[in-house]
Amino acid sequence: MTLELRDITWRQGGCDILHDITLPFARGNITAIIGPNGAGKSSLLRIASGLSTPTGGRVMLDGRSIATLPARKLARHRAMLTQESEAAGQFLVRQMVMMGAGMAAHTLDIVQQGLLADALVRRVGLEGFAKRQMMTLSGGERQRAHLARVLMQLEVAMTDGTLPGFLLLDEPISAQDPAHQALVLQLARQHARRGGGVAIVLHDLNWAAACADWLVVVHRGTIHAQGPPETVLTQDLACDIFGLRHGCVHRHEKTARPFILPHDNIDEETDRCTSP
Ligand SMILES: Nc1ncnc2c1ncn2[C@@H]1O[C@H](COP(=O)(O)OP(=O)(O)OP(=O)(O)O)[C@@H](O)[C@H]1O
Repeated sequence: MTLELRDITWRQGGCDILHDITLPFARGNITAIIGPNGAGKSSLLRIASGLSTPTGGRVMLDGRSIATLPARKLARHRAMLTQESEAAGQFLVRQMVMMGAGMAAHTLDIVQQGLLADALVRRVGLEGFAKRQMMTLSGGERQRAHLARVLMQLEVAMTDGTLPGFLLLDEPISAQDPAHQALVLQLARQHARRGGGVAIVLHDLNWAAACADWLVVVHRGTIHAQGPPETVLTQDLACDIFGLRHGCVHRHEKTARPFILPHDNIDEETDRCTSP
């Protein structure tokens, strides 16, 4: 029961943006994808979701190529939160969330959809915002409204007994304060506990190590390392791949998960104006 990238390459503008990517996402797990700017994380997620078509290789959903699935059927089994979700400013939050239901084939009537949308608006911490126009929300509120829309897409499919699908989240906490970062990751964990799969692109290495069952490092278009966070997030990785020359990897005293305290001196003259 997986969503799996098999031997993926993706070529654009004469360059291999992704190459040699074989990666299964398991149901019940959170896979966190980390890597420097431009490494290929979003491209990988877009290919996993079917939003981009690979140049080589296949994406398989429970053993079947997603290229053979009709859009509304595929939408029952995977939903993606992109970084650049449109503002759709004139819509109310509730309308925006209900649009998620329109993506996937389902049997709910409009009243049932409304009840589900209201519940999701509350789950993402937007109680009281249902009748606000999207354009009036703050960046973090808007990001969570889009998260509710994406959750709605999978929830409507689950109402007829379909297994929870794959939730693909591209930097879903980039606009969130610390408490809402935790909320978003808790929602991801809840989805995994119910049996869904989660793949999540994160820049925050500490949240990635804290939330992931499986950590994948993408570097220069390919998978540099993968495994449990304890084995992947090392001092060498922090230095060699992320350029944190003076960062220090510690272990959380309760969870034993690794975390990094970056100690680079920002007053220091640097020759690192670009990604390492
Ligand atoms: N359609 C495209 N045409 C040409 N190049 C592209 C295209 N899409 C992405 N790229 C390039 O592919 C590389 C990987 O992009 P991608 O968005 O996947 O990186 P990322 O790891 O998600 O980066 P970031 O952390 O900055 O969001 C980048 O160098 C980007 O400029």
